[in-house]
Amino acid sequence: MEIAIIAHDGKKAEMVQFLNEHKEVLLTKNIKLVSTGTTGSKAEKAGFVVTKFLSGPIGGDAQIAARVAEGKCNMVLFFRDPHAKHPHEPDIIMLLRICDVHNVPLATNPASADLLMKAIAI
Ligand SMILES: O=C(CO)COP(=O)(O)O
Repeated sequence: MEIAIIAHDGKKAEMVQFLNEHKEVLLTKNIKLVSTGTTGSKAEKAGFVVTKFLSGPIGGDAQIAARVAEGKCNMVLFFRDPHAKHPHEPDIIMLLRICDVHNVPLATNPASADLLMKAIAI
């Protein structure tokens, strides 16, 4: 299955920590990771194989949304920073909406993502 990982700047460290904590599931369950640009670079530096799209503010969220709409991406882990303003807020809201339109599992914080990982691990 394809899982999208996206994290705002204030949440990127938490995303890397999350990936490390779930390394075994991510490596053994035939999971393909895709991401927005900078999040993907951080994940690569931590040793993960990731297909990177554009950075969020220049269209990366929209690219992930397109994959969800096309049935290519099966889960979205999007660690949003509720304390920061984002110039591409419309793209962010669009991605969340597209996940709901297509009934694709979406976690917007590590606790929710952790539960989704546990479901995959079964
Ligand atoms: O802005 C983002 C999500 O809205 C994330 O994009 P980056 O991973 O490129 O920082």
